[in-house]
Amino acid sequence: MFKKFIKNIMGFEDEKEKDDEEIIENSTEEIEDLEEQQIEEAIEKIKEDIKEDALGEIKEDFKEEIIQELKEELKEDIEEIEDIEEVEDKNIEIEEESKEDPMGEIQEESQEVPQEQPKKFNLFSKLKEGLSKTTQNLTGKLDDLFKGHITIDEELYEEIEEILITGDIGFETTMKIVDTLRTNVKKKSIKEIDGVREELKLIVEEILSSDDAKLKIEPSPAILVVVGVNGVGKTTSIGKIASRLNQEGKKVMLAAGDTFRAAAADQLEIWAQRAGVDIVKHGEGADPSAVIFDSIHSAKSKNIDVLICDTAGRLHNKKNLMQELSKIFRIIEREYPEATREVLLVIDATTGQNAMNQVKIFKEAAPLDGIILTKLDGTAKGGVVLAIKSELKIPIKLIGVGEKIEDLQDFDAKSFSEALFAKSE
Ligand SMILES: Nc1nc2c(ncn2[C@@H]2O[C@H](COP(=O)(O)OP(=O)(O)OP(=O)(O)O)[C@@H](O)[C@H]2O)c(=O)[nH]1
Repeated sequence: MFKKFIKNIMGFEDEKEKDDEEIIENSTEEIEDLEEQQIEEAIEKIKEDIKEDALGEIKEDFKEEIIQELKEELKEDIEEIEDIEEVEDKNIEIEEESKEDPMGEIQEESQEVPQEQPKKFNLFSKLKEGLSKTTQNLTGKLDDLFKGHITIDEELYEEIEEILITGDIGFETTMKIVDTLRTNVKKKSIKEIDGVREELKLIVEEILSSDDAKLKIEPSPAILVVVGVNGVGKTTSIGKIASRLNQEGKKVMLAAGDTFRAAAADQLEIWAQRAGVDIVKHGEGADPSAVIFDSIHSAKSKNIDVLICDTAGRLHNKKNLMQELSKIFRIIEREYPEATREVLLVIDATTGQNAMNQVKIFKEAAPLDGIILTKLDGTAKGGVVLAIKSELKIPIKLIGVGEKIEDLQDFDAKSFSEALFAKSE
């Protein structure tokens, strides 16, 4: 049948018939061999399968376990993908809204992106880590004190006083804290030593809280004037703020108003590049007010949301400092009256009580709205925050807990006092 089929198809001629028949004969044999081989292979495979099934039965439980694990992994992956999709959807929504209305509610929306929780946890651990030196100084000593004391007596209050004073909280603020503590312990009939610690934490939180602790940059446009002595971390803080606002979708510009120090504008320019924002700078020795004037006009023409101005931090002559700053504020009032204005003083926490003097001097030279406290990670003197807020009544708005671009946090009284008085593990 097969031979005939080949013959019919190919239409072989008579004289070639013999040769052809031979070829066909050979091919048929080959095909038959091949078929036999395939059948054998198939039988082998079935045998293997049967063996595997038998093995499968023995390992049924084990298989069940693996399947269960795989299912769980798959479920986690699906949840992760759903989270990512949700975030991406939100981002697309935000992008689209910002296209429709560039001044819209970008910031509010982006804060609603799920992931807020882990971010908050990370910020707190970063804060705790940053404050570890201050915490060791305060909490370590308080721990020892509370462990050694069973009764709540005058001796306990005196020792708390000593610990707070040596923790750079300052005499006046310490007295205020301990007096309030004494009163509250009595009023609330606190009998347990742990209750005293809890109360201390609440009093500190109360002192640090303020209604205007948030950076004021709304309504747009806003101008931030950053002041402070050399080396406190002004340039770094400006870079960190710029980067953060830029990531939040704001159009940010920097003004290199420190024309006094040779490398100041260059350093600021590096931060501008890192943060991905524009900068206006003049040459060394130029008039800082001229830089501010130019930057305001550039900000207006480019529809900038937040203009952040660096200033020179010379402090050797208070009169000079006051003159220079008041000239800058005059320019801002005249050229940018519509802008939300925020004047921020940068203070280096490592200087402890000396920081208080700087605040006092700058308070006379500029209408301060808030403080950026830097280098909290490198000091045991973080307690100075309390003295600044309590005695000088200026809200702490931002804190620096490291040198990296992301190491600037909003100041949160509750987290701060929790980190400061956290029980040592
Ligand atoms: N550990 C730590 N270092 C910081 C922080 N903020 C700033 N610094 C470091 O402090 C040093 C001085 O910072 P700058 O930003 O140059 O200070 P500045 O006030 O602009 O100084 P001048 O440009 O001289 O006026 C740099 O080495 C920064 O990396 C912080 O929060 N933590």
